Amino acid sequence: MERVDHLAHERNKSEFDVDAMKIVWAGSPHAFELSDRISKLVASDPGFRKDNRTMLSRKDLFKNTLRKAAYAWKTIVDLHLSEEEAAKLRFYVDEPAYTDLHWGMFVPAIKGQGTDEQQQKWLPLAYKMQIIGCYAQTELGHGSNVQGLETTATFDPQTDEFIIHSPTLTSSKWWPGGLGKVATHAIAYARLIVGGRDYGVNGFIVQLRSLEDHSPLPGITVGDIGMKFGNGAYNTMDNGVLQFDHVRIPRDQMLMRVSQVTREGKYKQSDVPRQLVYGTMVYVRQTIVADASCALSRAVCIATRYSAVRRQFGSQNGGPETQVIDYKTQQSRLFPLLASAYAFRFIGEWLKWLYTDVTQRLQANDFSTLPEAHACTAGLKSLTTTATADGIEECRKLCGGHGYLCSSGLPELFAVYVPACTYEGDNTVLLLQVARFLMKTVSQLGVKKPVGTIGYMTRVDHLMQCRCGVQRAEDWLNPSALLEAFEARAARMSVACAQNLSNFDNPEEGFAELSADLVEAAVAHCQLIIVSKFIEKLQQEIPGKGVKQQLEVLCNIYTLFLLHKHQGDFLSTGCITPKHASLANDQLRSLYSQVRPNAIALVDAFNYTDHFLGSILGCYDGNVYPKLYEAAWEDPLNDSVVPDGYHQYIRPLLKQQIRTARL
Ligand SMILES: CC/C=C\C/C=C\C/C=C\C/C=C\CCCCC(=O)SCCNC(=O)CCNC(=O)[C@H](O)C(C)(C)COP(=O)(O)OP(=O)(O)OC[C@H]1O[C@@H](n2cnc3c(N)ncnc32)[C@H](O)[C@@H]1OP(=O)(O)O
Ligand SMILES: Cc1cc2nc3c(=O)[nH]c(=O)nc-3n(C[C@H](O)[C@H](O)[C@H](O)COP(=O)(O)OP(=O)(O)OC[C@H]3O[C@@H](n4cnc5c(N)ncnc54)[C@H](O)[C@@H]3O)c2cc1C
Repeated sequence: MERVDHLAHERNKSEFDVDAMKIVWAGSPHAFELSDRISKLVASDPGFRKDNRTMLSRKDLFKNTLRKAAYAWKTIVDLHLSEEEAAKLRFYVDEPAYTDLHWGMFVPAIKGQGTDEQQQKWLPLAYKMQIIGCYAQTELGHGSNVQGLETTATFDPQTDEFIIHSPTLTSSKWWPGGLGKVATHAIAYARLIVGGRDYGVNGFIVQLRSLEDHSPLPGITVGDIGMKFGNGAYNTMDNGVLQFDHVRIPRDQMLMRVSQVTREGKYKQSDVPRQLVYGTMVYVRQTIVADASCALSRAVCIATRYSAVRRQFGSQNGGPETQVIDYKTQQSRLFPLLASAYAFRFIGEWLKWLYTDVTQRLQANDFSTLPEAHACTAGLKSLTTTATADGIEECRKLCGGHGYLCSSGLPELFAVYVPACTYEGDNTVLLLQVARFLMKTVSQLGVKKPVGTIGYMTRVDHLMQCRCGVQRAEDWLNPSALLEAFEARAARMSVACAQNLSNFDNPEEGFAELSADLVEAAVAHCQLIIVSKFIEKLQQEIPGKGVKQQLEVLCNIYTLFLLHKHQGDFLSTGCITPKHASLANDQLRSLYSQVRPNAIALVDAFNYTDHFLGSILGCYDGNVYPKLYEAAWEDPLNDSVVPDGYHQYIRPLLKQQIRTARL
């Protein structure tokens, strides 16, 4: 039967070259080809089916995840996929699994914190999956406060071993993904104790389970921590609990890039900053930022397509009702999210560049950009994950009642995504790190020249007193006007915090007292980074008919939407007047009208298969209603017309009501 495209009329309206935009979204023609090929491969293979996840019991769900992970590995090996292709395949399989932590944290931790010899020994085993690793840092009692971890690694010079021990209940490792049921090895973070002295937290490679029968090794108690938020969702992951009872490991299983313990029991610190022990977190925060655009664009694709299909009210002379996407309120909720998805895509690309740059510098013993890289990864991880989690939930609401159905894909997407606001650093804790960086920068003005993302602070005198030059709504389309408003707001908020801090005798007390304001200053700084990198992106040549124009519209929507949402900041710091705010809002409305005819094409440019989207509401052809109707009948509750439990619980009730009525 011929497939009808219910969204064809929308696609015909678009004013730009969608194929060219697909390449911009993917990052390059090569990245597009790879993504397109691998996503289709996964979508066409029934072994990767995922539409039954929310109906399975935890045990069945987990076993199914194990099957899929093994099947994915077999596919990777059989097809001789490259590392890049394999990573894409795991991405499109779209099921959180122990492999995320193995490839995403265990391998990077060895690469970043292991010596050359340690890498040569452990990486080949990990690459072939002859060992499976997890990242065991967080404990029952401490997650955010890494320096507060209690697990100990005490050097025994007699045997040349470390004794890994959990001295208290609160020192039990708690949360590591893959730990609960699968990992054979962990990078366990523990306090390094040498000669009775505590040298702080370091990573150790510890074998947890037998490579023969998977049973825990002596001294290891390990299991899963239990069900998490949502059906299906992150419950495919075996987040685990782990206790060590005086577990002995050879000395050379301490990750020794940052500091070493010699055979004689001497502690030595390398020439690199101690903070490199936290290096894996910096790496993963960067990948989480890149991932935010994927999750948000998925939700936006679903909500945009459905908003074009859904009609409600407004019929004229018996004609069709209004598509809900034509309501200005729908547009003002949806289009900023569409623009955010693009903004996050570009900031993810830029952050990857920054991370590569800092890694190369570290290899050449240049540590100068590490504080900025830490502040950027921490702050952008916080900002993008918060906006994405909130955005997915907004997309669910944008889809009305049907958005609440699991078959919309949105509840599961939200449940899987929302812990990103907590893992890899609680978002508030991370913004406080950015605030520390900002306060240090302000306190050193005149002594140390701010560079990179904080470079705008060199113009602090101007930014503290400049006046917005916007006179007409269109003036807000000028990138310099936008940039200056955002720079002035960020600078003024940071300087105000620094001035307030100077009123405290004890700076730490002051920091704690003013922490809510400091978080707002950090948000302003991070939003400025995203805005400025989006604007920079548009200064490059971008091929394809109308592509650049569409991106300019999206950039302006993203920026003016932030200005509108945070207008309290802009007004109270005197960066703009109420008149400027009102003109910005006028401009925003006009931009929504410009994006409207292109909305469907802009989400098509994500190039998501129906399999990956996993949503009836977001399906490419927009044929939503028959699919929803059919899916309802697939629910196990509809296996029988009369439900199980009728005779036990419904019939007696009905009979009793009849007797009561006769009385
Ligand atoms: C479904 C999955 C979807 C998408 C993901 C995609 C791919 C990712 C792949 C796999 C991931 C999958 C699932 C996620 C798994 C999540 C795993 C985890 O959660 S692991 C545990 C993470 N834990 C944390 O993040 C803990 C947060 N806490 C900290 O980082 C630190 O404790 C702290 C808050 C930074 C404080 O540390 P500390 O007390 O030591 O620091 P100070 O504030 O005193 O600072 C001292 C000094 O150090 C600087 N600094 C701190 N951190 C760093 C750093 N990382 N790098 C560089 N420098 C750092 C700080 O700025 C201070 O500098 P100074 O002021 O002295 O100049
Ligand atoms: C799904 C999931 C997967 C995870 N995977 C792993 C893993 O693989 N490996 C691993 O080691 N860990 C993992 N974690 C743990 C995760 O990294 C921690 O939960 C996270 O770092 C937050 O720490 P916490 O739980 O101690 O939160 P807490 O710090 O206890 O946060 C509680 C509240 O206190 C606030 N707060 C804390 N400190 C401050 C402060 N200084 N100032 C102001 N407010 C503060 C926070 O903002 C938050 O509101 C995972 C967690 C989740 C949810």
